[in-house]
Amino acid sequence: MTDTPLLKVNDVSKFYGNRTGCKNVSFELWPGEVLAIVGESGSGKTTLLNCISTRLMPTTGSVEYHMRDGQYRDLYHMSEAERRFLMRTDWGFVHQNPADGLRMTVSAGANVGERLMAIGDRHYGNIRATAVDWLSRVEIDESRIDDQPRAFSGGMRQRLQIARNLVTGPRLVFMDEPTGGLDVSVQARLLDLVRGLVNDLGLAAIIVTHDLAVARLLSHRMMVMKDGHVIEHGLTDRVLDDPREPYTQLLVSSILQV
Ligand SMILES: Nc1ncnc2c1ncn2[C@@H]1O[C@H](COP(=O)(O)OP(=O)(O)OP(=O)(O)O)[C@@H](O)[C@H]1O
Repeated sequence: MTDTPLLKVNDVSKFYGNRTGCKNVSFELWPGEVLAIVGESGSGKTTLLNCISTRLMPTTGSVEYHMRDGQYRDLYHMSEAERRFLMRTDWGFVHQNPADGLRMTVSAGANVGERLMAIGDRHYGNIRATAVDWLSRVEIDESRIDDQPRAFSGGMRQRLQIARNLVTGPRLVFMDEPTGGLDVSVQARLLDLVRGLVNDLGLAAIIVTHDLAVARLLSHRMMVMKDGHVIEHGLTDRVLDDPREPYTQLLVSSILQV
């Protein structure tokens, strides 16, 4: 990790009319760091993730991002074209539902390859070779490269979505319940895979999950949200082993009782 944050989130709030999505959220994310945002349904996790990743504009606040040229830029003051470029090159977004992050009617190879083309790669042989490499990294057999993702299982689709996101060498990946909706055994395998890739690539990630086991396995730090507020924030092991807030204690103990 360097001594410069990758992301500086300053007092971000989002209101939907008079309903609170998230309120007064501030934190920094460091290169290579994995942050989990946890909380029960309706606590504001997705709103916050969408605001930070600029899929949603907050009502107030700012997010500064450390660009590859060393400058900080306020994400909300970028042009739409600049934001889209950042999303294609420097960021990944892994959706809970792989169908939201994949093109279901083009081949697995094209799903990976078109991200490379979007950043200017034009050499068919290189693109195909990189796609093969990435499919193997996410444990999809090369023989499936010409199959469409709609012919894949849920776990394979999710692994393909991950390959599509990571092939361009992003520095920051957003994940919204990446293992939600999968069988428990499939989840475990996917989590192992994500953990390995994030470590190997030194990726920074922000992961939204309601599952504390996912946070434990993947994240260095975690933020607990309730009613739109961050009520506890700290190193993951500390928060889970020694929760300070009564609400976090309740969340942790409810998991232990299962
Ligand atoms: N488009 C919207 N319009 C109005 N209210 C919204 C909208 N999106 C979210 N909200 C409200 O904002 C609050 C936070 O919702 P959000 O979806 O961010 O929570 P969450 O923790 O991600 O929940 P879940 O895990 O169920 O997705 C909730 O009260 C929700 O009803």
